[in-house]
Amino acid sequence: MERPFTFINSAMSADGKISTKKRKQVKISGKTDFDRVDELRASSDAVMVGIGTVLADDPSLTVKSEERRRRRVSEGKEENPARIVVDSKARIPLTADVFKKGVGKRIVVVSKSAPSDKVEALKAKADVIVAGGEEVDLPVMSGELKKRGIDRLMVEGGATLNWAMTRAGLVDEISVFVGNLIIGGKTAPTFMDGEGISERSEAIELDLEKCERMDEGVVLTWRVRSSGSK
Ligand SMILES: NC(=O)C1=CN([C@@H]2O[C@H](COP(=O)(O)OP(=O)(O)OC[C@H]3O[C@@H](n4cnc5c(N)ncnc54)[C@H](OP(=O)(O)O)[C@@H]3O)[C@@H](O)[C@H]2O)C=CC1
Ligand SMILES: Nc1nc(O)c(N)c(N[C@@H]2O[C@H](COP(=O)(O)O)[C@@H](O)[C@H]2O)n1
Repeated sequence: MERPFTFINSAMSADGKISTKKRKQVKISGKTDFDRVDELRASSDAVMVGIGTVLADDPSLTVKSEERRRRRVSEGKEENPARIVVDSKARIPLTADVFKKGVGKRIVVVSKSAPSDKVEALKAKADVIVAGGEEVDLPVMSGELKKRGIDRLMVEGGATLNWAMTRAGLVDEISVFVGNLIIGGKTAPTFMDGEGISERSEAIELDLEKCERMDEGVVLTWRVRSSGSK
């Protein structure tokens, strides 16, 4: 099935953590990197996060630069890319910032296990896609997003969704800012959590595309080898 070109962007500490053991948003990127992320958002059709990130950080996922929002409008687009939350059980609060802040489309992807009254309530705030029985079926979701005209999809975490999307062969590129701090803690989320692998032969292999110094850290851009075809 056709799917969008999909890339993950994240910021991690030198020891691979994307947050602390409190699992709340923590500033890892510097000013230049936040600006790079803003441009990535502005040049995407949609920005996606998992429900874990919404419950932890309550992000708005909007384009912060007015100039970039204007550029999108001049190109016939909405100010912000579509904001997508992957949320099997429809746990997202109706008061979440993704609904309150900025103009543009919102999509909540649920599974058949989501309570129908909450799904109905969500329909006043967002397009709702149902994909999968217990948890969201990510390949089905990707196909549905492509059908809705999403050609370029940015995934902004968190740890569980990053892994699940990559393991499912749905990710083409990964960029990660590695900041000059160590967070530690065995329960702090890493760039990729999920189940992980048992053998080296199961590893997801990458090709390094770019490595650039930025702020007090470095941005690494990787191409995912043999990801599922678009
Ligand atoms: N530094 C950075 O760049 C970033 C850091 N973060 C940090 O990451 C943390 C949040 O990450 P995490 O807790 O892992 O949450 P995620 O945002 O990765 O959301 C995970 C949830 O997505 C839902 N989901 C639905 N379908 C699937 C599927 N098929 N596969 C996997 N998950 C699915 C599940 O909940 P359900 O079963 O209910 O649907 C799952 O628990 C926070 O601490 C946040 O601050 C987040 C983003 C960026
Ligand atoms: N790129 C990046 N660098 C960091 O240091 C971060 N902490 C994050 N966090 C992500 O940004 C989201 C917040 O977005 P809004 O500012 O609310 O639009 C947050 O939820 C993480 O996804 N990213």
